[in-house]
Amino acid sequence: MTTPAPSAGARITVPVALEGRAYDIQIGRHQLCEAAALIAAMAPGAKVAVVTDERVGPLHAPALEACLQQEGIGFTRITVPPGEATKSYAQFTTLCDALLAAKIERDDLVIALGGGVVGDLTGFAAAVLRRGVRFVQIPTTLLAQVDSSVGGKTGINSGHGKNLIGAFHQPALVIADTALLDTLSEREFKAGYAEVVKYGLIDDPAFFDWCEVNWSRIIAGGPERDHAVAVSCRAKAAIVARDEREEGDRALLNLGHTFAHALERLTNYDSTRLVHGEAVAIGLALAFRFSQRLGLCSGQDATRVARHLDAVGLPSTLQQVPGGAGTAQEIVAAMGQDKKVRRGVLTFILARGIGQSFIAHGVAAEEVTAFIEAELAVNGQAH
Ligand SMILES: NC(=O)c1ccc[n+]([C@@H]2O[C@H](COP(=O)([O-])OP(=O)(O)OC[C@H]3O[C@@H](n4cnc5c(N)ncnc54)[C@H](O)[C@@H]3O)[C@@H](O)[C@H]2O)c1
Ligand SMILES: O=C(O)C(=O)C[C@@H](O)[C@H](O)[C@H](O)COP(=O)(O)O
Ligand SMILES: [Zn+2]
Repeated sequence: MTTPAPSAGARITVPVALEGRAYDIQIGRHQLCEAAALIAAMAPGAKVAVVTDERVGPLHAPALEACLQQEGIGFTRITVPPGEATKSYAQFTTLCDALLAAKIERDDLVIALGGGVVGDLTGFAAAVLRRGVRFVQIPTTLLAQVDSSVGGKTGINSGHGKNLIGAFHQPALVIADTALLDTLSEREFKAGYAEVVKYGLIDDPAFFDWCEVNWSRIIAGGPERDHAVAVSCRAKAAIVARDEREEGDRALLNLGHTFAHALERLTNYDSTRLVHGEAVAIGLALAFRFSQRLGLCSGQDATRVARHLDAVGLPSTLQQVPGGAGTAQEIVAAMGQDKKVRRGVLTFILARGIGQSFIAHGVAAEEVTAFIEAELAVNGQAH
Protein backbone atom coordinates (compact mmCIF):
# COMPACT_ATOMS: atom_id res chain seq x y z
CA MET A 1 0.00 0.00 0.00
CA THR A 2 1.51 3.36 -1.04
CA THR A 3 0.53 6.73 0.38
CA PRO A 4 -1.26 8.94 -2.14
CA ALA A 5 0.27 12.45 -2.27
CA PRO A 6 -2.42 15.02 -1.43
CA SER A 7 -2.64 18.34 -3.25
CA ALA A 8 -2.28 21.53 -1.17
CA GLY A 9 -5.34 22.22 0.99
CA ALA A 10 -6.73 18.86 -0.05
CA ARG A 11 -9.76 17.52 1.74
CA ILE A 12 -10.93 13.93 1.79
CA THR A 13 -14.64 13.25 2.29
CA VAL A 14 -15.73 9.90 3.71
CA PRO A 15 -19.49 9.36 3.69
CA VAL A 16 -21.22 7.37 6.42
CA ALA A 17 -24.12 5.82 4.55
CA LEU A 18 -26.84 5.41 7.16
CA GLU A 19 -30.34 5.70 5.84
CA GLY A 20 -32.02 8.77 7.32
CA ARG A 21 -28.90 9.59 9.35
CA ALA A 22 -26.21 9.84 6.67
CA TYR A 23 -23.33 12.24 7.28
CA ASP A 24 -19.88 13.10 6.02
CA ILE A 25 -16.47 12.96 7.62
CA GLN A 26 -14.27 15.76 6.24
CA ILE A 27 -10.55 15.11 6.64
CA GLY A 28 -7.75 17.60 6.00
CA ARG A 29 -5.70 20.39 7.53
CA HIS A 30 -7.26 23.72 8.57
CA GLN A 31 -10.92 22.82 8.21
CA LEU A 32 -12.44 24.89 11.04
CA CYS A 33 -13.90 27.70 8.90
CA GLU A 34 -15.18 25.06 6.48
CA ALA A 35 -16.89 23.45 9.49
CA ALA A 36 -18.56 26.75 10.41
CA ALA A 37 -19.75 27.26 6.83
CA LEU A 38 -21.20 23.74 6.73
CA ILE A 39 -22.96 24.29 10.07
CA ALA A 40 -24.43 27.59 8.83
CA ALA A 41 -25.77 25.77 5.77
CA MET A 42 -27.03 22.79 7.74
CA ALA A 43 -28.80 24.76 10.47
CA PRO A 44 -29.57 28.30 9.32
CA GLY A 45 -30.22 30.61 12.28
CA ALA A 46 -29.19 28.00 14.86
CA LYS A 47 -26.99 28.85 17.80
CA VAL A 48 -24.36 26.43 18.98
CA ALA A 49 -22.79 25.24 22.22
CA VAL A 50 -19.11 24.41 21.85
CA VAL A 51 -18.26 21.74 24.42
CA THR A 52 -14.55 21.32 25.02
CA ASP A 53 -12.12 20.49 27.81
CA GLU A 54 -9.73 22.64 29.82
CA ARG A 55 -6.73 21.65 27.67
CA VAL A 56 -8.28 21.85 24.23
CA GLY A 57 -10.38 24.96 24.88
CA PRO A 58 -7.54 27.48 25.17
CA LEU A 59 -5.65 25.85 22.26
CA HIS A 60 -8.36 25.50 19.64
CA ALA A 61 -11.74 26.98 20.64
CA PRO A 62 -10.82 30.62 19.78
CA ALA A 63 -10.04 29.71 16.15
CA LEU A 64 -13.31 27.79 15.81
CA GLU A 65 -15.29 30.58 17.47
CA ALA A 66 -13.77 33.18 15.10
CA CYS A 67 -15.03 31.07 12.17
CA LEU A 68 -18.48 30.73 13.76
CA GLN A 69 -18.56 34.49 14.25
CA GLN A 70 -17.65 35.06 10.60
CA GLU A 71 -20.66 32.96 9.65
CA GLY A 72 -22.90 34.96 12.02
CA ILE A 73 -23.48 31.93 14.27
CA GLY A 74 -24.10 32.70 17.96
CA PHE A 75 -22.21 30.45 20.36
CA THR A 76 -21.55 29.59 24.01
CA ARG A 77 -18.50 27.70 25.21
CA ILE A 78 -18.88 25.00 27.88
CA THR A 79 -15.68 23.59 29.37
CA VAL A 80 -15.28 20.25 31.16
CA PRO A 81 -12.19 18.87 32.96
CA PRO A 82 -9.82 16.78 30.81
CA GLY A 83 -9.38 13.02 31.23
CA GLU A 84 -11.34 9.79 31.37
CA ALA A 85 -12.83 10.56 34.81
CA THR A 86 -14.97 13.20 33.06
CA LYS A 87 -17.09 10.44 31.47
CA SER A 88 -19.06 10.34 34.75
CA TYR A 89 -22.63 10.79 35.98
CA ALA A 90 -21.57 14.01 37.74
CA GLN A 91 -20.05 15.62 34.63
CA PHE A 92 -22.97 14.41 32.53
CA THR A 93 -25.58 16.16 34.67
CA THR A 94 -23.42 19.30 34.92
CA LEU A 95 -23.12 19.38 31.13
CA CYS A 96 -26.85 18.82 30.54
CA ASP A 97 -27.66 21.66 32.92
CA ALA A 98 -25.12 23.95 31.25
CA LEU A 99 -26.69 23.21 27.84
CA LEU A 100 -30.13 23.98 29.25
CA ALA A 101 -28.85 27.16 30.91
CA ALA A 102 -27.49 28.19 27.48
CA LYS A 103 -31.04 27.61 26.14
CA ILE A 104 -29.92 25.16 23.51
CA GLU A 105 -33.16 24.32 21.75
CA ARG A 106 -34.12 21.37 19.57
CA ASP A 107 -33.15 23.17 16.35
CA ASP A 108 -29.80 24.30 17.77
CA LEU A 109 -26.57 22.42 17.59
CA VAL A 110 -23.96 21.09 19.97
CA ILE A 111 -20.31 20.85 18.90
CA ALA A 112 -17.93 18.42 20.58
CA LEU A 113 -14.46 19.96 20.26
CA GLY A 114 -12.02 17.57 21.88
CA GLY A 115 -10.92 13.98 22.20
CA GLY A 116 -13.03 10.89 22.70
CA VAL A 117 -13.93 11.89 26.25
CA VAL A 118 -15.51 15.16 25.15
CA GLY A 119 -17.08 13.43 22.12
CA ASP A 120 -18.63 10.54 24.07
CA LEU A 121 -19.91 12.77 26.89
CA THR A 122 -21.22 15.51 24.61
CA GLY A 123 -22.81 13.06 22.20
CA PHE A 124 -24.66 11.40 25.07
CA ALA A 125 -25.86 14.76 26.40
CA ALA A 126 -27.01 15.68 22.86
CA ALA A 127 -28.83 12.34 22.59
CA VAL A 128 -31.00 13.05 25.61
CA LEU A 129 -31.21 16.85 25.77
CA ARG A 130 -34.82 17.76 25.01
CA ARG A 131 -34.98 14.10 23.78
CA GLY A 132 -32.32 14.72 21.16
CA VAL A 133 -30.50 17.58 19.48
CA ARG A 134 -28.08 17.43 16.58
CA PHE A 135 -24.38 17.42 17.28
CA VAL A 136 -21.20 17.88 15.29
CA GLN A 137 -17.93 16.17 16.12
CA ILE A 138 -14.71 18.16 15.76
CA PRO A 139 -12.25 15.58 17.08
CA THR A 140 -8.88 16.86 18.29
CA THR A 141 -7.02 13.63 19.12
CA LEU A 142 -5.81 10.98 16.69
CA LEU A 143 -8.00 8.48 18.53
CA ALA A 144 -11.09 10.62 18.13
CA GLN A 145 -10.39 11.34 14.45
CA VAL A 146 -9.93 7.68 13.52
CA ASP A 147 -12.52 6.14 15.79
CA SER A 148 -14.64 7.78 18.49
CA SER A 149 -16.09 10.67 16.44
CA VAL A 150 -17.54 8.21 13.91
CA GLY A 151 -20.35 5.74 14.41
CA GLY A 152 -22.58 7.26 17.06
CA LYS A 153 -21.56 5.34 20.18
CA THR A 154 -21.89 7.89 23.00
CA GLY A 155 -21.85 7.46 26.75
CA ILE A 156 -20.21 7.56 30.14
CA ASN A 157 -18.56 5.08 32.49
CA SER A 158 -19.98 3.52 35.65
CA GLY A 159 -18.18 2.00 38.63
CA HIS A 160 -19.43 -1.26 37.10
CA GLY A 161 -17.63 -0.76 33.82
CA LYS A 162 -16.72 1.24 30.74
CA ASN A 163 -19.34 2.97 28.61
CA LEU A 164 -22.16 1.13 30.37
CA ILE A 165 -24.52 4.12 30.28
CA GLY A 166 -25.08 5.58 26.84
CA ALA A 167 -26.96 5.81 23.59
CA PHE A 168 -26.46 5.46 19.88
CA HIS A 169 -26.69 9.00 18.53
CA GLN A 170 -25.05 9.74 15.19
CA PRO A 171 -23.34 13.09 14.63
CA ALA A 172 -24.65 15.30 11.82
CA LEU A 173 -21.11 15.99 10.61
CA VAL A 174 -17.53 15.08 11.52
CA ILE A 175 -14.67 17.49 10.84
CA ALA A 176 -11.29 15.79 11.27
CA ASP A 177 -8.92 18.75 11.03
CA THR A 178 -5.58 16.97 11.13
CA ALA A 179 -3.69 20.22 11.88
CA LEU A 180 -5.35 20.21 15.33
CA LEU A 181 -3.23 17.15 16.14
CA ASP A 182 -0.02 19.22 16.00
CA THR A 183 -0.52 20.22 19.66
CA LEU A 184 -1.21 16.68 20.91
CA SER A 185 1.29 15.10 23.33
CA GLU A 186 3.37 12.17 22.12
CA ARG A 187 1.75 9.91 24.72
CA GLU A 188 -1.78 10.71 23.47
CA PHE A 189 -0.71 10.45 19.83
CA LYS A 190 0.69 6.98 20.36
CA ALA A 191 -2.38 5.94 22.34
CA GLY A 192 -4.59 6.94 19.40
CA TYR A 193 -2.33 5.01 17.06
CA ALA A 194 -3.44 1.77 18.76
CA GLU A 195 -6.92 2.29 17.25
CA VAL A 196 -5.35 2.98 13.83
CA VAL A 197 -3.39 -0.25 13.77
CA LYS A 198 -6.52 -2.06 14.99
CA TYR A 199 -8.10 -1.64 11.53
CA GLY A 200 -5.16 -3.47 9.94
CA LEU A 201 -5.43 -6.26 12.49
CA ILE A 202 -9.18 -6.66 11.98
CA ASP A 203 -9.31 -7.25 8.23
CA ASP A 204 -6.69 -5.22 6.33
CA PRO A 205 -3.27 -6.90 6.46
CA ALA A 206 -1.89 -4.56 3.75
CA PHE A 207 -2.71 -1.59 6.00
CA PHE A 208 -0.90 -3.29 8.88
CA ASP A 209 2.17 -3.71 6.61
CA TRP A 210 1.91 -0.02 5.69
CA CYS A 211 1.61 0.98 9.37
CA GLU A 212 4.74 -0.96 10.26
CA VAL A 213 6.68 1.14 7.74
CA ASN A 214 4.95 4.49 8.16
CA TRP A 215 3.92 4.83 11.83
CA SER A 216 6.48 7.51 12.67
CA ARG A 217 5.39 9.60 9.66
CA ILE A 218 1.77 9.45 10.87
CA ILE A 219 2.95 11.00 14.14
CA ALA A 220 5.20 13.54 12.38
CA GLY A 221 2.31 14.77 10.19
CA GLY A 222 2.16 15.15 6.43
CA PRO A 223 0.35 12.97 3.91
CA GLU A 224 0.78 9.78 5.92
CA ARG A 225 -1.25 11.25 8.81
CA ASP A 226 -4.19 12.21 6.60
CA HIS A 227 -3.96 8.87 4.80
CA ALA A 228 -4.09 6.93 8.08
CA VAL A 229 -7.11 8.94 9.25
CA ALA A 230 -8.87 8.41 5.92
CA VAL A 231 -8.22 4.64 5.76
CA SER A 232 -9.40 4.27 9.36
CA CYS A 233 -12.56 6.34 8.83
CA ARG A 234 -13.42 4.44 5.64
CA ALA A 235 -13.04 1.13 7.47
CA LYS A 236 -15.17 2.28 10.40
CA ALA A 237 -17.81 3.93 8.18
CA ALA A 238 -18.22 0.69 6.20
CA ILE A 239 -18.80 -1.42 9.31
CA VAL A 240 -21.13 1.15 10.92
CA ALA A 241 -23.19 1.46 7.72
CA ARG A 242 -23.89 -2.27 7.69
CA ASP A 243 -24.35 -2.77 11.44
CA GLU A 244 -25.08 0.51 13.21
CA ARG A 245 -26.16 -1.03 16.53
CA GLU A 246 -23.60 -3.79 16.85
CA GLU A 247 -25.97 -6.65 16.23
CA GLY A 248 -23.31 -8.40 14.14
CA ASP A 249 -19.89 -7.60 12.80
CA ARG A 250 -19.56 -4.08 14.28
CA ALA A 251 -18.29 -6.05 17.29
CA LEU A 252 -15.05 -6.54 15.31
CA LEU A 253 -14.24 -2.91 16.20
CA ASN A 254 -14.03 -4.19 19.76
CA LEU A 255 -10.83 -6.15 18.99
CA GLY A 256 -8.69 -5.91 22.16
CA HIS A 257 -11.43 -4.09 24.08
CA THR A 258 -12.67 -6.88 26.36
CA PHE A 259 -9.23 -6.82 27.96
CA ALA A 260 -8.83 -3.03 27.59
CA HIS A 261 -12.08 -2.05 29.27
CA ALA A 262 -11.41 -4.37 32.22
CA LEU A 263 -8.00 -2.74 32.69
CA GLU A 264 -9.47 0.76 32.50
CA ARG A 265 -12.02 -0.12 35.13
CA LEU A 266 -9.41 -1.72 37.40
CA THR A 267 -7.22 1.39 37.13
CA ASN A 268 -10.27 3.50 38.12
CA TYR A 269 -10.36 5.40 34.79
CA ASP A 270 -7.24 7.20 35.99
CA SER A 271 -5.67 8.75 32.87
CA THR A 272 -2.38 9.28 34.71
CA ARG A 273 -2.06 5.47 34.89
CA LEU A 274 -3.63 4.21 31.70
CA VAL A 275 -5.49 5.88 28.85
CA HIS A 276 -7.92 4.08 26.56
CA GLY A 277 -5.51 3.73 23.63
CA GLU A 278 -2.80 2.25 25.86
CA ALA A 279 -5.32 -0.22 27.28
CA VAL A 280 -6.32 -1.09 23.70
CA ALA A 281 -2.66 -1.67 22.75
CA ILE A 282 -2.31 -4.18 25.61
CA GLY A 283 -5.69 -5.67 24.62
CA LEU A 284 -4.62 -6.13 20.98
CA ALA A 285 -1.44 -7.96 21.99
CA LEU A 286 -3.42 -10.10 24.46
CA ALA A 287 -6.12 -10.92 21.88
CA PHE A 288 -3.44 -12.24 19.53
CA ARG A 289 -1.60 -14.19 22.24
CA PHE A 290 -4.91 -15.62 23.48
CA SER A 291 -5.71 -16.65 19.90
CA GLN A 292 -2.28 -18.27 19.69
CA ARG A 293 -2.89 -20.14 22.95
CA LEU A 294 -6.21 -21.44 21.59
CA GLY A 295 -4.37 -22.76 18.51
CA LEU A 296 -6.05 -20.28 16.17
CA CYS A 297 -3.19 -17.97 15.25
CA SER A 298 0.51 -18.49 14.63
CA GLY A 299 3.08 -17.43 17.21
CA GLN A 300 4.80 -15.42 14.45
CA ASP A 301 1.74 -13.21 13.98
CA ALA A 302 1.19 -12.74 17.72
CA THR A 303 4.86 -11.79 18.13
CA ARG A 304 4.72 -9.46 15.13
CA VAL A 305 1.79 -7.55 16.66
CA ALA A 306 3.55 -7.15 20.03
CA ARG A 307 6.84 -6.18 18.35
CA HIS A 308 5.14 -3.43 16.39
CA LEU A 309 3.44 -2.03 19.50
CA ASP A 310 6.79 -2.16 21.34
CA ALA A 311 8.53 -0.38 18.44
CA VAL A 312 5.97 2.43 18.59
CA GLY A 313 6.41 2.73 22.36
CA LEU A 314 3.01 1.34 23.30
CA PRO A 315 2.50 -1.19 26.11
CA SER A 316 1.78 -4.79 25.12
CA THR A 317 1.78 -6.70 28.42
CA LEU A 318 -0.17 -6.68 31.69
CA GLN A 319 3.09 -5.98 33.51
CA GLN A 320 3.16 -2.56 31.87
CA VAL A 321 -0.01 -1.35 33.60
CA PRO A 322 1.28 1.28 36.06
CA GLY A 323 0.42 0.23 39.61
CA GLY A 324 -0.47 -3.29 38.42
CA ALA A 325 -3.33 -4.78 36.43
CA GLY A 326 -4.93 -6.75 39.25
CA THR A 327 -5.27 -10.51 39.60
CA ALA A 328 -6.58 -12.81 36.86
CA GLN A 329 -9.78 -13.24 38.88
CA GLU A 330 -10.27 -9.48 39.15
CA ILE A 331 -9.68 -8.98 35.43
CA VAL A 332 -12.12 -11.73 34.45
CA ALA A 333 -14.72 -10.46 36.93
CA ALA A 334 -14.45 -6.99 35.35
CA MET A 335 -14.98 -8.58 31.93
CA GLY A 336 -18.32 -9.89 33.19
CA GLN A 337 -19.84 -6.44 32.53
CA ASP A 338 -18.66 -6.33 28.90
CA LYS A 339 -21.53 -5.39 26.59
CA LYS A 340 -20.80 -8.39 24.36
CA VAL A 341 -21.58 -10.81 27.19
CA ARG A 342 -24.51 -13.06 26.30
CA ARG A 343 -26.40 -14.88 29.03
CA GLY A 344 -23.39 -14.43 31.27
CA VAL A 345 -20.92 -15.91 28.77
CA LEU A 346 -18.01 -13.93 27.33
CA THR A 347 -17.61 -12.99 23.69
CA PHE A 348 -14.13 -12.19 22.38
CA ILE A 349 -12.75 -10.88 19.15
CA LEU A 350 -10.08 -13.41 18.23
CA ALA A 351 -7.80 -13.75 15.22
CA ARG A 352 -6.62 -16.46 12.85
CA GLY A 353 -3.82 -14.12 11.83
CA ILE A 354 -3.10 -10.48 11.08
CA GLY A 355 -6.15 -9.10 9.28
CA GLN A 356 -8.20 -12.22 10.06
CA SER A 357 -10.21 -11.31 13.13
CA PHE A 358 -13.54 -12.87 13.98
CA ILE A 359 -16.21 -12.86 16.67
CA ALA A 360 -16.03 -15.81 19.08
CA HIS A 361 -19.10 -16.30 21.26
CA GLY A 362 -19.16 -18.60 24.25
CA VAL A 363 -15.56 -18.28 25.44
CA ALA A 364 -15.20 -20.08 28.79
CA ALA A 365 -14.18 -17.82 31.68
CA GLU A 366 -11.83 -20.61 32.89
CA GLU A 367 -9.89 -20.45 29.59
CA VAL A 368 -9.53 -16.68 29.95
CA THR A 369 -8.50 -16.92 33.61
CA ALA A 370 -5.86 -19.53 32.80
CA PHE A 371 -4.52 -17.38 29.96
CA ILE A 372 -4.32 -14.25 32.12
CA GLU A 373 -2.66 -16.19 34.94
CA ALA A 374 -0.03 -17.34 32.43
CA GLU A 375 0.42 -13.76 31.18
CA LEU A 376 0.84 -12.46 34.72
CA ALA A 377 3.31 -15.25 35.51
CA VAL A 378 5.60 -14.21 32.64
CA ASN A 379 6.49 -11.36 35.00
CA GLY A 380 7.98 -8.86 32.59
CA GLN A 381 10.01 -11.37 30.55
CA ALA A 382 9.88 -11.12 26.76
CA HIS A 383 6.93 -12.96 25.27
N1 LIG B 1 -17.51 6.34 20.80
C1 LIG B 1 -16.62 5.53 20.26
O1 LIG B 1 -16.86 4.86 19.26
C2 LIG B 1 -15.25 5.46 20.87
C3 LIG B 1 -14.20 4.89 20.16
C4 LIG B 1 -12.95 4.87 20.73
C5 LIG B 1 -12.73 5.42 21.99
N2 LIG B 1 -13.77 5.99 22.64
C6 LIG B 1 -13.57 6.64 23.93
O2 LIG B 1 -12.70 7.76 23.72
C7 LIG B 1 -12.06 8.06 24.94
C8 LIG B 1 -10.60 8.32 24.70
O3 LIG B 1 -10.47 9.41 23.82
P1 LIG B 1 -9.07 10.17 23.66
O4 LIG B 1 -7.98 9.20 23.56
O5 LIG B 1 -9.26 11.16 22.59
O6 LIG B 1 -8.87 10.84 25.08
P2 LIG B 1 -9.23 12.28 25.68
O7 LIG B 1 -10.46 12.81 25.13
O8 LIG B 1 -9.11 12.13 27.15
O9 LIG B 1 -8.03 13.19 25.16
C9 LIG B 1 -6.73 12.87 25.58
C10 LIG B 1 -6.01 14.08 26.21
O10 LIG B 1 -5.54 14.92 25.15
C11 LIG B 1 -5.96 16.27 25.36
N3 LIG B 1 -6.16 16.81 24.03
C12 LIG B 1 -7.16 16.53 23.17
N4 LIG B 1 -6.94 17.12 21.99
C13 LIG B 1 -5.78 17.81 22.10
C14 LIG B 1 -5.02 18.60 21.22
N5 LIG B 1 -5.37 18.77 19.94
N6 LIG B 1 -3.89 19.17 21.69
C15 LIG B 1 -3.49 18.97 22.97
N7 LIG B 1 -4.15 18.20 23.85
C16 LIG B 1 -5.29 17.63 23.41
C17 LIG B 1 -7.21 16.16 26.21
O11 LIG B 1 -7.40 17.33 26.94
C18 LIG B 1 -6.88 14.96 27.09
O12 LIG B 1 -6.11 15.38 28.18
C19 LIG B 1 -12.31 6.89 25.87
O13 LIG B 1 -13.27 7.25 26.82
C20 LIG B 1 -12.86 5.83 24.95
O14 LIG B 1 -13.71 4.95 25.63
C21 LIG B 1 -15.02 6.01 22.12
O1 LIG C 1 -17.34 1.90 17.50
C1 LIG C 1 -17.28 0.77 17.97
O2 LIG C 1 -18.17 -0.06 17.80
C2 LIG C 1 -16.12 0.36 18.80
O3 LIG C 1 -16.14 -0.69 19.41
C3 LIG C 1 -14.94 1.27 18.83
C4 LIG C 1 -14.09 1.15 20.08
O4 LIG C 1 -12.79 1.57 19.73
C5 LIG C 1 -14.56 2.07 21.20
O5 LIG C 1 -13.64 2.04 22.26
C6 LIG C 1 -15.97 1.87 21.70
O6 LIG C 1 -16.34 2.93 22.56
C7 LIG C 1 -16.16 0.62 22.48
O7 LIG C 1 -17.51 0.37 22.53
P1 LIG C 1 -18.21 -0.47 23.66
O8 LIG C 1 -19.57 -0.71 23.10
O9 LIG C 1 -17.42 -1.73 23.85
O10 LIG C 1 -18.23 0.37 24.88
ZN1 LIG D 1 -11.59 1.92 21.52
